[in-house]
Amino acid sequence: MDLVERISRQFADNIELTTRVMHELSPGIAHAAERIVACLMADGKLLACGNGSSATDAQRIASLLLNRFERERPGLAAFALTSDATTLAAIAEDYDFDLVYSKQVRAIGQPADLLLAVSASGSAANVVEAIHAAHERQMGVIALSAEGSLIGDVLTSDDVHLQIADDHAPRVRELHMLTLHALCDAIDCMLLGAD
Ligand SMILES: O=C(CO)[C@@H](O)[C@H](O)[C@H](O)[C@H](O)COP(=O)(O)O
Repeated sequence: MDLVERISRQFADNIELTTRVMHELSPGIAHAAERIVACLMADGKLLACGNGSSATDAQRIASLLLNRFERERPGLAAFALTSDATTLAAIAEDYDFDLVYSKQVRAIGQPADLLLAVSASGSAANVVEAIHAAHERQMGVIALSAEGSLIGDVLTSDDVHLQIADDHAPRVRELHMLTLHALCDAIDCMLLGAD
């Protein structure tokens, strides 16, 4: 296979996975959007976390909600727990890297809030700890994960699990980004009406 064929296969794999998961994922994304809008309308906030590319996802949805997605609207209360290097380094140094998100959730999480937990492997220890902390604070959780995810084991029936039925990390990450964009579009549709 030459390089162009190899690259084309990546696009084809993405199309195959997107087509395969869109019907099973869309109702869960709609439910997650309803939960986020209900949270925001009740003066709650969305706290988002993840590592590496999943930290980028957490920061991206926080930014799209707090600033804007495609349409003008007031900023929404969303915050990424991944952005404060001083706090992350202090918690990792003084305690453990597994606690970098859970310590923040315990400090600022309220029962009206939601945690958005992102992990392409579905097994990030600090994300699992953040989910435990959110439950302690009586917060709901929306989790983005993948096939074989350990995160599913720590979620409750009140949480929303958006699990990509695949374990190839690059494709899972692409589907996570699409899921977040679909979430933002659904949230804006609920707040502003269909455009
Ligand atoms: O993006 C890549 C590799 O493609 C890495 O930076 C990756 O994001 C890191 O290994 C993360 O720690 C993965 O975390 P997770 O999403 O699997 O929980």
